[in-house]
Amino acid sequence: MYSKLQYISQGETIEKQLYNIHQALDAGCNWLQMRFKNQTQKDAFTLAEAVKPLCEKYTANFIVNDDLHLTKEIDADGIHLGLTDTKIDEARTFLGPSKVIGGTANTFEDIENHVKNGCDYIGLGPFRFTNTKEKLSPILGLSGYFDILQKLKKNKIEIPVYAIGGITLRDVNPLMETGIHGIAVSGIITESDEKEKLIQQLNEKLYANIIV
Ligand SMILES: Cc1ncc(COP(=O)(O)OP(=O)(O)O)c(N)n1
Ligand SMILES: Cc1nc(C(=O)O)sc1CCOP(=O)(O)O
Ligand SMILES: [Mg+2]
Repeated sequence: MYSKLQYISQGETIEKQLYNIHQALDAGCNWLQMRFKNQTQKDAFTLAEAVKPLCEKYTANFIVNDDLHLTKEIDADGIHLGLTDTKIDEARTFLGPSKVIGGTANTFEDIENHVKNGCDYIGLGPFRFTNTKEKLSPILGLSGYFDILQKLKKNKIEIPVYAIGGITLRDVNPLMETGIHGIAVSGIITESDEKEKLIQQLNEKLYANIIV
């Protein structure tokens, strides 16, 4: 089963990305989505080539945002695709059954479609406004998650759902109570001066009800 915490990388240069990724891995993140927007293919490849062995060293899962060809070329563990990116079923055909494919959703119907098309996990958001992403879908808030997760249960649709968008430590408990599997975060980890402590606190809350 996937970790309950996914870190989505930030940084406008290869150096800043690498620094942020290294810090997050060092502080205990074991699932990374490399999100390097509006870059040349060459720079994205250069970054991915450096991130892959780093993730191997930290035994972290490494998925790529948006770029299907880069995912295959670099042999990453998978990809995250949005509602206007490559379709999930096309990505599945291209990448094969062993790669992890995540899909963005904002509604119950988005999730239904993703499941039909062979998606492995859902990034459901935004929870609240965030500056990290432009052109946000309608904000869901806690009630949005509650309604969608109830509908999934009623329709016996089982897929790990990750909340995303402006999430802070204090949001984790109420979000987990809606039935989500975990969270995907960017800003709180990138900006934290105490990353190890924060990640530990996030994981304590995310895994609080798991009996080992
Ligand atoms: C886990 C997760 N959920 C949602 C997104 C957003 O994907 P997308 O809508 O394609 O937006 P960009 O991230 O590509 O700007 C995500 N990346 N990860
Ligand atoms: C990449 C992304 N996708 C979103 C969506 O709603 O689909 S919100 C978002 C940004 C997540 O970063 P932060 O934790 O800094 O808000
Ligand atoms: Mg995308």
